[in-house]
Amino acid sequence: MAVHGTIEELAWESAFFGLRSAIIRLQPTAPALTRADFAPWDRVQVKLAASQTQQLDALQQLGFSLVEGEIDLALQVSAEGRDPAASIASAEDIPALRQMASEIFVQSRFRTPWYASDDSGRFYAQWVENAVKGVFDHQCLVFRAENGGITGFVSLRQLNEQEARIGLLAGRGVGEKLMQAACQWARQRQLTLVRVATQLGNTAALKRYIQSGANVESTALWLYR
Ligand SMILES: CC(=O)SCCNC(=O)CCNC(=O)[C@H](O)C(C)(C)COP(=O)(O)OP(=O)(O)OC[C@H]1O[C@@H](n2cnc3c(N)ncnc32)[C@H](O)[C@@H]1OP(=O)(O)O
Ligand SMILES: Cc1cn([C@H]2C[C@H](O)[C@@H](COP(=O)(O)OP(=O)(O)O[C@H]3O[C@H](C)[C@H](N)[C@H](O)[C@H]3O)O2)c(=O)[nH]c1=O
Repeated sequence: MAVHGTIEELAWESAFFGLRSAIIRLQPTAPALTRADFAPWDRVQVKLAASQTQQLDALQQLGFSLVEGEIDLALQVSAEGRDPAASIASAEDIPALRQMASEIFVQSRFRTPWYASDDSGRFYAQWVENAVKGVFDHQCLVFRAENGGITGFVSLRQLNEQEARIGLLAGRGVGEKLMQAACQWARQRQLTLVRVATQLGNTAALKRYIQSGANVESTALWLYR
């Protein structure tokens, strides 16, 4: 079986990781891809529906390796719900948020040997900093301990007039409040659905999302070459 698709540069990743990076957009009507198409790139990624097992075999024959699994979930936002009174993170929170984000996301597709050992931590630190600044994600909400230290954070992006997506969410023991805060953020914007994704192996996050009312929408595999 052939792999049909187009190759698109990932400009942000290329600059951030210092690797010429591209992604295959699978498309049955596009030409069949060959090894020569991948040669100009340091890293070629593809995200495949987990059910596409024949494409999985074909990609492996083209030299791709399975890197990570991902689960996408969605949560309906009720018209009324608990407001856990999260705070909006400000610029002064960035150093603490960067530190927390660089350490807490232990599962990542930006892992060795595909990326340098500090790339994953650096990536999530940049993601949360950007969220505080309203870049990529639109806002970052935090909970604080009595001493002012951050106990948890969640970054959010409005996708369209109905939906929001959680970017990053972290805080051991604070998961329920973080999900309530995400729903409240969506509710305040009259949004009705919150989307969230996590790694296949992240059982603590999966349990949290499902206990908070989310349902599985799709499953996918990341392969790299
Ligand atoms: C959209 C995304 O960002 S997906 C990534 C989600 N975030 C992370 O993975 C960051 C690390 N994890 C966390 O911050 C939190 O565990 C959350 C937000 C996922 C869930 O929070 P909560 O629902 O409050 O659950 P809690 O943190 O208590 O974890 C549940 C159990 O899993 C365990 N656990 C959580 N993460 C890990 C981990 N990385 N390794 C081992 N055990 C873990 C906890 O110790 C806890 O065990 P216990 O019940 O025996 O005490
Ligand atoms: C910060 C930032 C990022 N980007 C780009 C870089 C990547 O191409 C994408 C983000 O990719 P994504 O597949 O979402 O990355 P992860 O696999 O790490 O994310 C999953 O796991 C996380 C822990 C988290 N749960 C997340 O929600 C999941 O999707 O965006 C960019 O263009 N600009 C930026 O500022």
